[in-house]
Parts: sequence; structure tokens; C-alpha cells
Amino acid sequence: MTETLELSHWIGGEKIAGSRPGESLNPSDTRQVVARTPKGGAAEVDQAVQAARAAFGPWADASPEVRSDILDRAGTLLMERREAVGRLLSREEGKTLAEGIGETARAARILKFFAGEALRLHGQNLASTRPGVEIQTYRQPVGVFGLITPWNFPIAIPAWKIAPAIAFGNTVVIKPAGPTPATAEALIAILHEAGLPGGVVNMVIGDGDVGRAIVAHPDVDGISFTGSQKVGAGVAEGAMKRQARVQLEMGGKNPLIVLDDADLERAVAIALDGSFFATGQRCTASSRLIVQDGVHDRFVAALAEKVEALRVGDALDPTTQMGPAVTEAQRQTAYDYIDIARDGGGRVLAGGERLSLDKPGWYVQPTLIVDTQADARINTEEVFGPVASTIRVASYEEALAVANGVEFGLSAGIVTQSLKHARDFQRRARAGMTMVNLATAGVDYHVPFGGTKKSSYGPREQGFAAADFYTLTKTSYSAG
Ligand SMILES: NC(=O)C1=CN([C@@H]2O[C@H](COP(=O)(O)OP(=O)(O)OC[C@H]3O[C@@H](n4cnc5c(N)ncnc54)[C@H](OP(=O)(O)O)[C@@H]3O)[C@@H](O)[C@H]2O)C=CC1
Ligand SMILES: O=C(O)CCC(=O)C(=O)O
Repeated sequence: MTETLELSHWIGGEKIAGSRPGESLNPSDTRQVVARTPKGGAAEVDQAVQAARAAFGPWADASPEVRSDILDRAGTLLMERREAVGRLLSREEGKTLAEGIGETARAARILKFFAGEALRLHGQNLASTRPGVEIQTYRQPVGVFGLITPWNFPIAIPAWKIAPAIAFGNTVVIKPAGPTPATAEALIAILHEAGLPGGVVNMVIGDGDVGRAIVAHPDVDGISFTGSQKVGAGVAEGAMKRQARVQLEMGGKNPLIVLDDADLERAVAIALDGSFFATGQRCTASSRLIVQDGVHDRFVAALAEKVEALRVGDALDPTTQMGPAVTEAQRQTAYDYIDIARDGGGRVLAGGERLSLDKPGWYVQPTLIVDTQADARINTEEVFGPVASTIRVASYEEALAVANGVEFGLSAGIVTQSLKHARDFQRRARAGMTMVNLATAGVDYHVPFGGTKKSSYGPREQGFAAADFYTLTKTSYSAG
């Protein structure tokens, strides 16, 4: 498959093409242009916001059953086409075909979950402190949401922002990430094919200028952002200046603690999955492996063997276990952090070298670095690539202190057979999500998702929690 797609913006239900100066490349073979794209700016964002505003009234007033049916149909279509869309995803983002198809199926299930949530939205009846007065709370749509999404889950993240927004009667303008517009477009096209009225979901393709214009637009009522901490901080500042709702999901520096009593084979499998699958490009990836003395040497030796054995290759080759980095810049970041770790005294036990295959792609060797210090840059800054470092600790208490000792707090894991330590970790880990005997990455789609500290800001995403961001609670008092 070497076809090049010609993408358009979607505004008011129409495809708006313009010239196509942008492109997305196949990171597994950079000679292939996956899609040519228009490059929007403030003018296209304004048009899209106007279309979303015009569609808001009728969509907010539509029966929840209408909204539910459209989401359900879109979920069915996406599930039926998961192989083709997953292939496009893998070709554009670089995760393996199994991961691409799996993510597409996950997006389909998210659409179906929120088809159900559209019908389950409810308020409360409460007694008043005043006799004869009744109180009811209602959840109402908010208005127009701006959605700014990253490349690493190019269909699941758009789905988990669009689906709750429109299920509860809002309309949206989405900006997909620069490297993965074609995958996002596949979702937008399917939503329209499922019967979505024009203007309910609008998409403007472009770079950071499009994101900035969405954040600054006075008629955008709320912004949901996933991406880097640096850009997220600017998004929050821009939104707050004009008192728009804002929700941010940003980086992680997720710890995985391995205690002496861990089942070694299981601990190695959990670390391998959390650190290296999806090329380590998950905000939930385990990038710090905090290992207790007694098991340390056996654990790192066994993990290094597995890391060395990982087959890196073209994302579409079914034998590939780890695809390339998404862009040259992400590959360079991984290389830079390997050097930073070495300079800080770390010892590379697996990978660590430049990797060339039989085709031009942004391939990186999965890399394990041992003997690193807890406060070294490799252990405090997000890499967002297939690079994991280990920190040796003497006790559970030391492990917990190291795990909590960074400015991020998204996901945190522990591998242990001790119920006492597992329960204590669930209570005291400063992270939004804790995992016991499971990888830090790879979450369910029907439960709240988010972190603490600099990882997240605002109400939780996904599951039943999504209603808190995408609805307005009104409190009504009445007397007979
Ligand atoms: N927590 C998470 O889930 C994720 C975290 N990251 C982190 O982000 C780093 C870089 O990845 P990247 O995707 O480039 O993340 P960015 O934060 O740069 O981008 C995220 C989204 O914001 C857009 N954007 C860029 N600049 C602005 C701006 N000034 N105002 C509004 N929107 C803007 C991007 O557009 P464009 O793509 O066109 O630049 C993209 O759609 C990674 O190394 C990783 O640390 C990345 C992905 C997911
Ligand atoms: O680990 C997961 O399943 C989700 C990760 C994620 O949302 C992200 O990396 O942006």
C-alpha cells in the first residue's frame, strides 16, 4: 500500500480542500507520503467555530436517542473497518499492525460506550432545607468544544474526546496532530457516514497556529488538550484568560517498582510491555524501573535479553514487534536521552546504538540503561520513546519515595506478591492511576483516566467521569 490520500478540512459537514502544502509521511518508509493536507489557520478555525455554533442549538435539542444511534452506527462502521483503518494508522503513526488494529477497535468501543452514556445522563432530586421547596440538578450541554489531540493515539484520543462531547449535546472543532491527520480524518468521515449532521464535528488541519486559534477563539466554550506539558501550560493560560473550561492530559515519567518478592518472569513481561510496546510513545509508558536489591541483577539481565530480542521493523510487517518512532524529531529525542543517560553515569545494557534497516525509516533500538540515579535527567524528564532506565533501591519505602519524587504523576505500577505493599502503594503512590502486577500502560476505555501534579489538569477524561467536563450542572429550585 503506497497510496497518497488527499485530505481536506471538514467544516459544516463539507470537505474544504484548498491547496495542500502539508503532508504526513510513513515513519517506516519515509519515501512514502501517506497524505497531502491543507494547512489551516485562524480563518479556517473561525469558519469551523461558526459552523459548530450554528449546529449547537439543534444538536443540543435533539433527542438523546438520535445522538446515541449515530454514535452506535459509527462504532459499528469503525469496528467493521478496523483492519483497513488500523492499517492506515500503523502506516501513518508507526505502531505495529496489531497495535493499530487494536487501537481502532478501542476507538469503536469508545463510540459505542458513549452511545450508551448519551441515554444514561441524569441529574438528582434533593430535599431543600426549606419546607415545600424541591431541588433538582440537571446536566446540560455546554456549547462548542475545541479538541487538540496528539499523534500517539491518533484515533483513540480523538474518539474519547469527540464521543462524550457530542453524546451530551455539544459540538466540536478538532485539530489533529501534524504527523497523523489521515487517521483522524477516517474517524470524522465515518461519523458523517453514520448520519452526523453537518457542523456537529468540524476538523481543521494544520500546525500549532490552528491550536492557538482554537484556544483564543471567544466562541469556544471549552478546550480539551492532550500533548506535551509545555504546550499544555500555554493552552491553560490562554483558556483561563477568557475563562473557558479547560482539561489537559500531558506527560508522564511513570515508575514501575519491582520488589524482591516479585515473580521474576512476570515482572520482566510487565516491564517489557510498559516500556517498549507502541515504541514507548505512550504517556503511560514505564520509563523508570525501580528495582529492589535482591532481585535487581537477575531482573535487569532477564529484561535486557528480552529487549535485545525485540524485532524492530516496518509497522506493517506482521513479524514486527516494535515499529519506528513517529518522526525524525522523536527519534532524535530518544537518541539525545540515551546520550544524556550515559553522560550521567548510566550503563547501556541493551540497545543504545543508531539503527539502520533496509529502508529509510525513523527506527530506534529499544534501549535499557542501568545504574542510573533517581535525580538524573533520564529519570526526571519525559523521553517518549523506547528507552527505559533502572534505579536500584534497598527497600519498599525507598522505592515509593523514588516513584513519587518527580513532577509527573500519571500512572504508577508495582510488581509484588505482598498484599501489604500492594495496598499501601495504591494509597500512597502520587499518581492518578495505579497498577498492581500490571503494566503502567494500557488502560480500559470505560473508566476515568488522568493524573496528578504536572501530568493532568482539570476534570478527568473517559468513562462516566467525562460528563463532568462536557456538561454544565444546573440547580433548579421550585415551590408548589
Ligand atoms: N500525554 C500524552 O498523551 C502525550 C504527550 N506527548 C508529549 O509531547 C511531546 C511532543 O509531542 P507532540 O505531539 O508534538 O506534543 P505537542 O504538545 O507539541 O502537540 C500536541 C497537540 O498540540 C498542538 N499544538 C502545538 N503547538 C500548539 C500551541 N502553541 N497551541 C495549541 N496547540 C498546539 C499540536 O499540533 P502539531 O502536531 O501540529 O504540532 C498537537 O495537535 C512528546 O515527546 C511527549 O512528551 C505527546 C503526545 C501525547
Ligand atoms: O496506555 C494507554 O492505554 C493510554 C495511553 C495514552 O492515553 C497516551 O499515551 O496518550
